[in-house]
Amino acid sequence: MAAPGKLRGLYAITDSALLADGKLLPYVEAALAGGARLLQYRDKSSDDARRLREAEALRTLCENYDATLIINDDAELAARLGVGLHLGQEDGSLAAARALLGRQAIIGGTCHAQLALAELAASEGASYAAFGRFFNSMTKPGAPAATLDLLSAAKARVQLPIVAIGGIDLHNAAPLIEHGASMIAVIHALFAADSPAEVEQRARAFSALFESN
Ligand SMILES: Cc1ncc(COP(=O)(O)OP(=O)(O)O)c(N)n1
Ligand SMILES: Cc1nc(C(=O)O)sc1CCOP(=O)(O)O
Ligand SMILES: [Mg+2]
Repeated sequence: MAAPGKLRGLYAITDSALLADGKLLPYVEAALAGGARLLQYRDKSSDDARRLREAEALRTLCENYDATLIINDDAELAARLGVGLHLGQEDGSLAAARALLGRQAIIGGTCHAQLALAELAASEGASYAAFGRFFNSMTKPGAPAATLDLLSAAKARVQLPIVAIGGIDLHNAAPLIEHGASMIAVIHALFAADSPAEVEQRARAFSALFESN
């Protein structure tokens, strides 16, 4: 099981378009320097060699900052690297992933806006439940919408740390934490930046929201 404290704070997620042209490693390092606790490698391409290379480099960066690497969608890659995994509803079984990756791995599940999915995820061995999208998302505009009330209900009913995702930025994040999110997962408002310094500044500001809540 994940150590307490690992599953609280900023959860940075990579984006192949925003982090093209050599930006992946410097921008991710800036997010980690700014306090991101989890980093998800989200790359939808089928270039397995590049995906392995990039994921290995991200694992090293995460180790340097005592953060946790999570692979999106790909249980085999997560097993090969000995890191965590995030699975959506169409991405395979959480229970099978738990059996493959072992007790210590952080494994998250997408629960959209449905408490029942989070209860199922908990029963299948997930480490966290992700709800979203909370706001209009540049990255995934079609995702089903979730509300603050859902977060409060999840906090009361679901025995897992809660991740909030979808259109989160520095202006709208605080209420999500106040309503029970222990992590906020961010792509665009973190990585659509002009420089690593800007990413680090944003990551620090997101991380600071957890100190006052
Ligand atoms: C933390 C977190 N929450 C939700 C998702 C979305 O997962 P999924 O529904 O499988 O969609 P894709 O990201 O695979 O397009 C996520 N990746 N991370
Ligand atoms: C990958 C993803 N999943 C979502 C869901 O609701 O399940 S929203 C989303 C995109 C998150 O990126 P941004 O911070 O740019 O909105
Ligand atoms: Mg998925």
